[in-house]
Amino acid sequence: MAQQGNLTPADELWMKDLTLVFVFSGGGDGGDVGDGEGVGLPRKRVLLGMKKRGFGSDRFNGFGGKVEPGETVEQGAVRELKEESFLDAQAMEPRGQIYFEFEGSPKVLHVHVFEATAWTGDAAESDEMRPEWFDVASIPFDRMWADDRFWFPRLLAATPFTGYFLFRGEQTILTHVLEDGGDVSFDRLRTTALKQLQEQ
Ligand SMILES: CNc1ncnc2c1ncn2[C@@H]1O[C@H](COP(=O)(O)OP(=O)(O)OP(=O)(O)O)[C@@H](O)[C@H]1O
Repeated sequence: MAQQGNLTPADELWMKDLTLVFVFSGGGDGGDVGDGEGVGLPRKRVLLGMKKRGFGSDRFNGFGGKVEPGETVEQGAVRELKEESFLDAQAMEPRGQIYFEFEGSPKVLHVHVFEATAWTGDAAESDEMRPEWFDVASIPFDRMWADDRFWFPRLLAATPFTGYFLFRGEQTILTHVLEDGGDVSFDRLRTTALKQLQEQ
């Protein structure tokens, strides 16, 4: 049996809502990208941001952060995209949900993943993020959170997903479960993942 480590009992966990927004473009001539030109076209390029400070710094990621009191998750997603990339989202589609638990911590990050399917503006550097377009065939997974390579294919295919990842520190995934469907129960995913860990 694998070492279970320092896990929090289920009834002591608490959740924090976060957003994570991705913007795609159809590519084309490789010139300026704007005004949601990629909507409805094959996803050729994705906008990622190099996080300059705070949690997850020195990694590429989508744009997002904590949902503030009084706003909906979707409003939080629109606001964070604007604050971090200067793009204005006109439409957001939910693509998935991911729960992150860190060994030794009762706080579970409940990340709501969106695609901005219509947007305007030009991405520009903010205090927090340096945006950069990547071809979807060369996403820099080795400079992203370790979980991203698991669920990114579903995001690219717009297949709804729900995931649970248990981290040891910020680099190591001890166990994870990823399922189709945008709203699978956290309790079920965690139970499955911890059982997997025991059987390892
Ligand atoms: C553990 N594996 C993970 N894999 C992929 N993405 C992850 C992640 N864990 C957190 N994220 C995302 O990282 C962003 C920063 O979150 P966080 O530091 O709370 O936000 P930010 O610094 O913007 O704070 P403010 O809300 O602006 O205060 C936020 O989009 C959140 O969804």
